[in-house]
Amino acid sequence: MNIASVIVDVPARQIDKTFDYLIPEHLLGVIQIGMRVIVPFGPRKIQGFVTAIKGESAFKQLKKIIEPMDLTPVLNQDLLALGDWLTETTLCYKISAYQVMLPAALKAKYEKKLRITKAANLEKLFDDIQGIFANRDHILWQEAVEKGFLSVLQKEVTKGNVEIIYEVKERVKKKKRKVVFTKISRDELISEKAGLTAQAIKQQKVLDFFIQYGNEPIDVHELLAKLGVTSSVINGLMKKGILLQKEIEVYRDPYEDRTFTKSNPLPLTADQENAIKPILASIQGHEHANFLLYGVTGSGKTEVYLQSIQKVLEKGREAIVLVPEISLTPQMVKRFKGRFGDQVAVLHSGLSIGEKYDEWRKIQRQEVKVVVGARSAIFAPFQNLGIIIIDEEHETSYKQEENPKYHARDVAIQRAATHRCPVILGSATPALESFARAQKGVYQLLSMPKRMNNQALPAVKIIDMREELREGNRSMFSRMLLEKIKDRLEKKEQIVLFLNKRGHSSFVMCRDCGYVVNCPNCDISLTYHRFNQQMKCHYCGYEAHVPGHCPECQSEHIRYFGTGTQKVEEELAKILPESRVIRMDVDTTSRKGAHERLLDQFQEGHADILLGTQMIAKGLDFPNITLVGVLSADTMLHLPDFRSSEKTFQLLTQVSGRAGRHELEGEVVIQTYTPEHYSVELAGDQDYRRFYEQEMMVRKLHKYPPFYFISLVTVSHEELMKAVSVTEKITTYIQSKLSREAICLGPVASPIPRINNRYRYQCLIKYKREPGLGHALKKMLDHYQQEMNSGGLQISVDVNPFILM
Ligand SMILES: Nc1ncnc2c1ncn2[C@@H]1O[C@H](COP(=O)(O)OP(=O)(O)OP(=O)(O)O)[C@@H](O)[C@H]1O
Ligand SMILES: [Zn+2]
Ligand SMILES: [Zn+2]
Repeated sequence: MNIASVIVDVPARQIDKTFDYLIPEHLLGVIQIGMRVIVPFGPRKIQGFVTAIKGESAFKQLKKIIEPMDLTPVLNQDLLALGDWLTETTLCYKISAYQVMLPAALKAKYEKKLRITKAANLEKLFDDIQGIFANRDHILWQEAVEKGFLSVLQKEVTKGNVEIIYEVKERVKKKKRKVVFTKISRDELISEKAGLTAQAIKQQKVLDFFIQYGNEPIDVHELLAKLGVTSSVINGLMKKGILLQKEIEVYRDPYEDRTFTKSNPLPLTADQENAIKPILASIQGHEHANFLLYGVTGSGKTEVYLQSIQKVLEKGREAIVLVPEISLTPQMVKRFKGRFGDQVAVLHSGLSIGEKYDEWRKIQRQEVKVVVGARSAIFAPFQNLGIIIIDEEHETSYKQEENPKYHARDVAIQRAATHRCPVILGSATPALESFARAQKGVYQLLSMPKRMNNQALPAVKIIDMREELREGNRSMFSRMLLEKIKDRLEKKEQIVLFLNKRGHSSFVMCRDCGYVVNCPNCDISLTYHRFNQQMKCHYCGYEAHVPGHCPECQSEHIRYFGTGTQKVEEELAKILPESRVIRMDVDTTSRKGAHERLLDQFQEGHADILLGTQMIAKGLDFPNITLVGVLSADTMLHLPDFRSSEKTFQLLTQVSGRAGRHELEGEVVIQTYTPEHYSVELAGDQDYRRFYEQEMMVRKLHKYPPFYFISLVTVSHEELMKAVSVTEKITTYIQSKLSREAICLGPVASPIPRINNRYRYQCLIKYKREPGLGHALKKMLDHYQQEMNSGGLQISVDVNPFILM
């Protein structure tokens, strides 16, 4: 058994198969299946994954493995098999399928070291180990390779005396921010102020601020925003020596070492009891089953998850819980850590590369039993899975948009089948596909139609904003919403205001001629960022300053348009100056811990209004929220996406669900320009079933999922004609390989027809059952491989696209 089959790290169709390598004598026994190795490939040395070890090869003259990259397998048998399945179902390269399952620390070239673990008993360690380390606490991997220590060290790794660590130099640079402060005393400030000319009103304003505020440094941008002054005012005061400025480092991890209050299982309600019974039965019987837990907002789905997991742990097995990245809030984490303590690992994008690796290792070494994480946590290297839970299963973020273009729901079902365990898909607004499957009995439907303690769902009012305009109200708040906000402020109850950011970014437009500033490389408008007066392209990264004059008509009335959260905040400050507002959007939550800090502040009652984007739509469970306002319900309806109605309905229902979850009753005001649209109307009624039926009719009519499957081929090239002609050939070819029932729509320009100076065309395939499709797509990709490798042509295939852009 001295031959290893290796998948090499060269993404190309022709080599997406294993190559045989000889295991050199000194590495026999060291090299194992699921490890990464360095092998010669042509003139180069590259990485690969060992997928099998065998005694014979059909090839003669095998090259030798150069060295291993791991001392314990990074992929277990289950994950290797899952890699094959991913390759088959998403048409990706095997190497990408394996790579996607590993934490980032293992993907890049980080310095690798071996060190003696804390747990190791030094006295008992053999002399040769002591000799290798020679009083050092670590040695470099390269040294171990060169001196032939690997096989000895591997044994110690297995025993837990030695471990591999990665010296991860964080790619993200340390974040700094500018602060201003003053060193002069309050009295001096007062006399400085007296010395200012009467014209220097803004400088006076700044001095007033510091007279009140004292000597603490304050963030420059925060100060400017607070006082509504420009940086030239600050600079003026700096020249006078009154203010000073410096850069300080942003503290990255303020929430380390926190403890969580222990929570105990709650006695279940009848609904919860009915829902959990079949799940527990499937855990008990060690059987695979897929459940759709359809429970309205606030029905107590999380408690069902928690008690199911408890059963799994009692059986000595492990649990994966997926939650969408934006609802992976500290509040959410608390609920799991509170119940299961140290047995829980958390994987989310807020962690550094090093921290993620640490969490992953805890899973691999079976030091934890539960992982809570975003999409990629579905690949957690557990060996003995007892349950997989996907919360908010309708969320589109469960689909990965890069290769491998997998959907976590499909992966979950695949893994659960292997491990013979249940999958729970939970949502108050299941994806249409999922609910249809539940209707057909493919998933088992578990319903929780009532809120906890029979709390009523909040009453929803839909406001026609066109009507408001007709009656002379030009503000972004309808009269009713404003009235209700005032009412809650008086009653000291809390308010959530929701602004849908997606498809609604602010752009820069000339009010005289209507000119919109577009990206010069992409056919899309630039997004305005108030922060630094820049406009940015979200597709290619192009940046520019907001022009002072319209390039078309020279008018000076060119400025940003659309409603951002900042603009709403400003408006609130104007019309309700006494209200205390917390704004939550990408800008205010980019710092680590900011998310939690803001939510805590809100929960502790330091603000009346929580104003935010998508990130506040989910998971919030605060008793004092009695009013939810949706500022513009329909911004998403007009996206070129067949799921836009569904997404609108889901979002409105989820946001509404934040109100009145406890004793106090809740109310919701939805402002819209299309009140007659069924997704708005039925979200107002909170009627999922009727929405489902209506939307199913639309999907059937237009031949979309769940009635048809769709696959999308996108072709891009710098030359327009080339993009069109290749797409045309592909469309014809694919059509010829499919039955007459299948529909191939192409070549059609993509909704964003040009990105980064590349023209984009697509072919959309709609079909019911086409066993030959996968093969045809692969052949097509093979055919264009050469042209793709040489860089000019790009073809991407998505067999279950969620973004049709
Ligand atoms: N059996 C129970 N007894 C008492 N309180 C419960 C019980 N189950 C859940 N709760 C409480 O009810 C509230 C709502 O539950 P939870 O947040 O789990 O609902 P959910 O269905 O996940 O809602 P959403 O979909 O809106 O997030 C929580 O405060 C939770 O602690
Ligand atoms: Zn103009
Ligand atoms: Zn661009």
